[in-house]
Amino acid sequence: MRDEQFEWVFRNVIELRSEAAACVREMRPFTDASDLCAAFHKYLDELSVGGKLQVLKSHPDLAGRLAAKGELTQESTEEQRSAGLNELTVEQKATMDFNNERYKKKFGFPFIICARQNKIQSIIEGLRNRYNHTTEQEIDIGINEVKKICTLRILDIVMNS
Ligand SMILES: NC(=O)N[C@H]1NC(=O)NC1=O
Repeated sequence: MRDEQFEWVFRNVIELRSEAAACVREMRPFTDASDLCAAFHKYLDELSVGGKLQVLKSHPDLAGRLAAKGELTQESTEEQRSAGLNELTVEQKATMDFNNERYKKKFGFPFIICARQNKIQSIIEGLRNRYNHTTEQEIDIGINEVKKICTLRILDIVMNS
């Protein structure tokens, strides 16, 4: 791939962080998809704490305001749908709203979980339980979830091309 093509194709494998693809581009060549995923993971691992916070803050809430307005990225829309977050009961939606806000108020970034590997109940449980962690723990766990989301987005691109 040409440089611009690589950057375009992988621009959103980390939500709204197109500069990740520009940086990973420099690590070419890759032997296979798993090597490519490892390069994006390395990019995430090598970010400063401030950089990691920016990555976490780029993610939309699960079942949040952007979702309600239909303003999520296409990737996030599909991920949230796959977990059933577009079909919450009124009670589940209220639980999500309350816990998302409580989490953001404590940590200063949104609760992040790989929606495609979860269902409504495990997301709500995660939201409740992870609230008790320290900020350092949640930065680590959040970045680890971003890696899972990133891997699945890369595999979608590679499988469909
Ligand atoms: N908040 C949050 O976890 N958002 C992300 N999770 C996911 O699977 N896709 C997202 O946009």
